[in-house]
Amino acid sequence: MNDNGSTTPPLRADRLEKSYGYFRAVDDVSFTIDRASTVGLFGPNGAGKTTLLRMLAGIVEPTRGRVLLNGVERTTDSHGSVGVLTHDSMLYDALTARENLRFHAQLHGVETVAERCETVLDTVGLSHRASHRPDEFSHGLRKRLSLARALIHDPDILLLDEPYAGLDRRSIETLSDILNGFADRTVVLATHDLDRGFERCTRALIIADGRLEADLATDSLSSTAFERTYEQAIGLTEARS
Ligand SMILES: Nc1ncnc2c1ncn2[C@@H]1O[C@H](COP(=O)(O)OP(=O)(O)OP(=O)(O)O)[C@@H](O)[C@H]1O
Repeated sequence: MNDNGSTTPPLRADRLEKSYGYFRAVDDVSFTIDRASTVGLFGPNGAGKTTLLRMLAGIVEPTRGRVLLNGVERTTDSHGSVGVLTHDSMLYDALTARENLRFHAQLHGVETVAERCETVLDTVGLSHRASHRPDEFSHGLRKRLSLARALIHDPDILLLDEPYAGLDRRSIETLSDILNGFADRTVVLATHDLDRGFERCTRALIIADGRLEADLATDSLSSTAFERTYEQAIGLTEARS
């Protein structure tokens, strides 16, 4: 049940398609995601995970189909309570880390901007670099700042593209703590890291060639069974035999 007492799912993909010319990067993908779930998007390179996540995030406009947030169709102008971590970090190199967060906090109508920014900087372990600009940051530090940006308005839905890539062990632990705090909300993460993804997710969507090949509840599976299902879904098992 949602905060407003309704059972409307927070996130729904309805027959989503994204074509580039004649090529379908995402092909007729539908799913519904409930509250209190962490869903993994798994698939090989070029499967369509990023494109799908970017449509959910409202960054890429679907060629067909729609995304519903709490039952309402989203557009590329929708802000809502969604936090997004993507490859392009959406950070301004002319601003310091703190200024970036303040800008995004204001954009999202956060009430206590200064306080919230310091809290989130602390959460991602960047307080000591707050007055530095992101173009002075390493890849991992930029990613931490992007994560802080995604969290700034304490969203109900978190969409993360390859959240583990490029993070050191400590940052991965921090991310894990952050995601624990989202257990009662909705998280969708695209990852190549089958082990971490399996451990974290309650459900797995396996994508290959733009199509949804499998939709599994992971808590009833062993990691070995999950890997086997994954390989079958992306056609690896057949290729090997
Ligand atoms: N702007 C674009 N123009 C043309 N083709 C695109 C564009 N963006 C993505 N594609 C193609 O769509 C397909 C899916 O790409 P996408 O980045 O969604 O895959 P992915 O599953 O995230 O891959 P990876 O695991 O390598 O990040 C790929 O074949 C890619 O080349």
